[in-house]
Amino acid sequence: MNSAQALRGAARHAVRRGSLVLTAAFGISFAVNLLRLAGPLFMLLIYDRVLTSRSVETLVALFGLLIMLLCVLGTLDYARKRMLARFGAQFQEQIEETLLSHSGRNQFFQQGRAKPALGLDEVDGLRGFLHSGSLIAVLDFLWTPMFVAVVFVLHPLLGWICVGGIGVICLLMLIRSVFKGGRQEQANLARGSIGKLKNAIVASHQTMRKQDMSVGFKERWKTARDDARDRAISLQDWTSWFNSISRITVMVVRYSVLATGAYLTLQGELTAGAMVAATFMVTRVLGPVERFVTQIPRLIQAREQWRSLNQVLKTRAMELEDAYSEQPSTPHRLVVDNVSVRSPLTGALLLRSVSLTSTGGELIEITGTSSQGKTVLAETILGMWKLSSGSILVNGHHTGRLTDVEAQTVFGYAPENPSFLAGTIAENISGLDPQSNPEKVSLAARRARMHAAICALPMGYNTELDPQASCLSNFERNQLALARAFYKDAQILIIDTLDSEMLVRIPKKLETTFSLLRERDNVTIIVLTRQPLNLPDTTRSYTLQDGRLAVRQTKAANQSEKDHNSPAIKPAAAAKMSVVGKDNTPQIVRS
Ligand SMILES: Nc1ncnc2c1ncn2[C@@H]1O[C@H](COP(=O)(O)OP(=O)(O)OP(=O)(O)O)[C@@H](O)[C@H]1O
Repeated sequence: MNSAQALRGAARHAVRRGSLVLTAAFGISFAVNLLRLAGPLFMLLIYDRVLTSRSVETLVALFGLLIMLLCVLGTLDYARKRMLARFGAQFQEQIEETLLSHSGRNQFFQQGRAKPALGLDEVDGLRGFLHSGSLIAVLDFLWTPMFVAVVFVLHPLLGWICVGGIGVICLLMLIRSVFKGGRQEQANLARGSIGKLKNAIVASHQTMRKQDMSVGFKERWKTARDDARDRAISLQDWTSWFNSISRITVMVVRYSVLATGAYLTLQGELTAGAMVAATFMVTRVLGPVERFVTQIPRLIQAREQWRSLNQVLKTRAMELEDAYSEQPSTPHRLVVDNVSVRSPLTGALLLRSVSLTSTGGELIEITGTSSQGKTVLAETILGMWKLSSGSILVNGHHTGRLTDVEAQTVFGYAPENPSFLAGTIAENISGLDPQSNPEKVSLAARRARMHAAICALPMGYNTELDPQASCLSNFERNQLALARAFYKDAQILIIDTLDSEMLVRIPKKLETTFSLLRERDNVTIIVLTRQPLNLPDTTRSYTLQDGRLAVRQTKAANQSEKDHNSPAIKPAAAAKMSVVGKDNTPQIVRS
């Protein structure tokens, strides 16, 4: 079975693997509900046999039997809860493993969504459904007709009262669910805005402190808190009201059965034992019905979660199947083919028909003043932006579809404004690499010329950083970001807006590192900058203006163009370089 097939059937397969447990839970539920008849039966026998025969032996024997049955009932009830909890955990573990091992980076960290969205929430919700009382309520409800039938056997009139009671309870619960929906949603939204404010203060507490925003924040917090509280109270009032009504309804039905039973006993149509047993039985019927109807919204939610999970799995499977349209045998390390990207805010084009090809071992400089699209281009190559048109292949595979494991070995990225993990310097450089070792971490730091500065810190590589690395200078933050990018032994290294200060302070070291990576490791280095850096060894230079990429006319570029047009050029070199024009943009492209 290939990966795509494995994904398609993953959820069903996980349920099928636990089908034995589910069948056992269903069977045990039957036994549990059957054993619940022991109580009413005991009452019936006490009134109709023990009291009439005045037999203490019968009473003791019946009581002993009842206690035994109740012990079995308790054990079975506990056993089915444990079984379902383990089934839920097993289901979650299995699906999570499938999702995580087959997920593309873009599914794991979706653009514009704070939480990793990939089906993990759905799996967690489904585990909760299996684990909590919801499934048990369903299983108990399935056996309710058995109790109703017993009441009908005792007397049809009592049976009809019982059915009437079920109808009223269902109606009440349905009204509650329908009208509760909106209130619940509003309460969730209000609770959500409190959560957002909490996240905002965690993520931006430095900014709030430095800019004295706490006054405004307190106001917002108070408003949000008041709103959340009022909505929670309104929801609580509403549910309590219905809970009280349904409790009263259960009591009314039970006493109606008792009164009718008493009347039938007076008429000689029923024994006293049957009257008491029927009263008891009605509670057994209405309880599971009430629990089941309360769980209906949860059932609907679980069904939605199941659908959405299958959709996630199907989409990923389709992407994997579509991978056949990729070109794994391509000689190019990176192919940016006629790529356009639109702003999610305005819809305007941020990148316009950009094409760029690299076979590896190159240093490509892209220069552009502010807001021309350098960062967008870098992030697009990394697969973080949705393409309006064109495609980006890395080693023949669509960049946005690389799994996180694949991407880890492909890209090294030093962003313009680096942010960090709340963790040690070593963890930040290694990017939480499970196979990290101190030598590799310090080599990366040495390459970024940061080793000495880190060692000078009292805790060295174990110095704890916050996400802004506020204990470091801006220059050091950029060095650390560079070290993090070097650590990965990536095939494509993208350095966004290389700090010119860095080149002034550590030029030779960086140049040596770049040459080493390029020549020995065949790495493609893309440097995005505001001003031309004129690094020696630069293979190609481009300008990026208003999202358009064009060859920058430098001496080297002119020379290479001349070489290219020269008849004396070696055939192999001529095959390596060509000039293509896309969207009227002349570009030198390695083929
Ligand atoms: N996440 C985003 N959503 C919408 N528009 C964006 C986003 N990021 C960038 N842009 C827009 O894309 C354009 C290019 O931004 P980009 O950050 O790529 O510029 P840049 O060339 O890197 O500039 P600088 O050198 O100042 O960092 C800008 O007009 C910016 O407003």
